[in-house]
Parts: sequence; C-alpha cells; structure tokens
Amino acid sequence: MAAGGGRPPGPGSSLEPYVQTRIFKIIVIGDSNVGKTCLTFRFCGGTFPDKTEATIGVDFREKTVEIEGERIKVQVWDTAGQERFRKSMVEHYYRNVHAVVFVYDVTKMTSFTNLKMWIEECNGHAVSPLVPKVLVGNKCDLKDLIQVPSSMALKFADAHNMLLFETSAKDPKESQNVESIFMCLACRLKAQKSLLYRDVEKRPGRAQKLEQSRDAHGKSACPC
Ligand SMILES: Nc1nc2c(ncn2[C@@H]2O[C@H](COP(=O)(O)OP(=O)(O)OP(=O)(O)O)[C@@H](O)[C@H]2O)c(=O)[nH]1
Ligand SMILES: [Mg+2]
Repeated sequence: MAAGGGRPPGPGSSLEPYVQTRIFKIIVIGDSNVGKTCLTFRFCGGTFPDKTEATIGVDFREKTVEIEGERIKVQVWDTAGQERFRKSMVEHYYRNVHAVVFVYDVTKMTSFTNLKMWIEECNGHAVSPLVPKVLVGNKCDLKDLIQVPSSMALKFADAHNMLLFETSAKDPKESQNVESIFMCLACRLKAQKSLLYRDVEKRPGRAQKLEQSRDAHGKSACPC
C-alpha cells in the first residue's frame, strides 16, 4: 500500500482543484427573418450559412470563451420568430435566462417597431431588470436598403437601457462586431455576478447597477 493510504489517483484524475465552467444562457429574440439564426451561426461557428430555414422552437448553439482567465460557456438559444413555431416554447426561452439579445433588420422598419412587443413579452415573463439586454440591428451590409436610421435605434436603445450594435451576420468584416455582442454580454455577466457577490457581502439585499459606456461614435461600447 502507498504511504498515506487511500486510493491512488486514477487515470485522468488530477490533484488540481476542480473548477466548474459557468454557463451563461443568452436568448436571441426578434421577428422572423431578421437574421437571428445567421448571427448565432456567425458567433458560434464563424461562418454565414448558405441557406437557412425558419427556426422551429429553438436551436441551441454554444461557444466556450475565456474572460480574464475564466472559461465560460456561452449557451445561445436561437429562438423562432414565427408565432406558430414558438408558442409552445416561450416559457422555456425565458426560464433562468442570463441575457437577452433583441434583433431587428435595419432594412425592415416593422421589425424595429415590433421590438416593443418583444420587450413586452420579455417583461411579461418576469425577467429581472438586472438581466442585461442588448439591441442588434442586423443586415447593415444592405446599405442602400436601410430603413431604420441609427439615430432612431440609438434613442430606442437608450430609452430601454440597452446597448446598441449595428452589424451584419453576412459581411465577414463584421464578424468581430458580431463576436463583441456576445462577448460584451458575457463580460457584463461575469462582472455582474462578481459585483453581486461582493455587494451581497457588503450590503445585503442591494444590487449594484452596471454603467453603460459609449465609444467615439456615440454607440455603446463594451464596458469591460
Ligand atoms: N444581406 C444579409 N442577409 C442576411 C443577414 N443575416 C441574415 N440574412 C438573410 O436573412 C434571411 C433570414 O435569416 P435567418 O437567420 O434565418 O432569420 P431568423 O431571424 O432566424 O428567422 P426565424 O428563424 O424565422 O425567426 C436569410 O435569407 C439570410 O440569408 C445579413 O446580415 N445580411
Ligand atoms: Mg432562425
């Protein structure tokens, strides 16, 4: 028997402390055809899909990212925009959600005006105001067809305390921007959780609010 007794470490075991990977559930919401599937594909797979079909229920995609030395699993819920494909799933979308991405199509005004309805649905499912939410205007590559001016989107985002990203799932030059949508949320979640833990230690029952930051173009920038 080995000195010290007990069972020797088995294959694959480690004396390092076991570190659990945190999972952040991020849901992507918005009208059908705004590009939710393409955006999530771009973030998780790094490409623009040749062809998509209307999402039925939900498609799950995930990506493991590293933030300040911590590995975090970003679990993206690509939801269905069509009522008939989502109605049985809505409760599941919002349950234990960590962050919400609202998407509209910059070339389709109705997808922007319908955001009010999507926000109401989200609020109707008791999603905490502490859950970070961002607004994404997709299809910016279609420059000649733009219907939703940036100024209008920015005003709306401000009114709802959201960061605004205008981007394109299709344009490869925008892939960094698409990545920053999800990374920004993951950073905020990581920071928010630590702030909350610290806050709870110091002042029980009170949560700290994360401030938004803005870049030189007046659009919101990642606060991390
Ligand atoms: N030009 C352009 N087309 C895009 C972009 N993103 C998506 N599309 C196209 O828009 C259409 C709809 O994209 P999807 O990602 O399937 O839309 P969705 O929001 O997931 O739709 P539902 O699943 O029905 O809710 C497809 O024909 C895509 O090729 C983009 O950034 N630029
Ligand atoms: Mg889809």
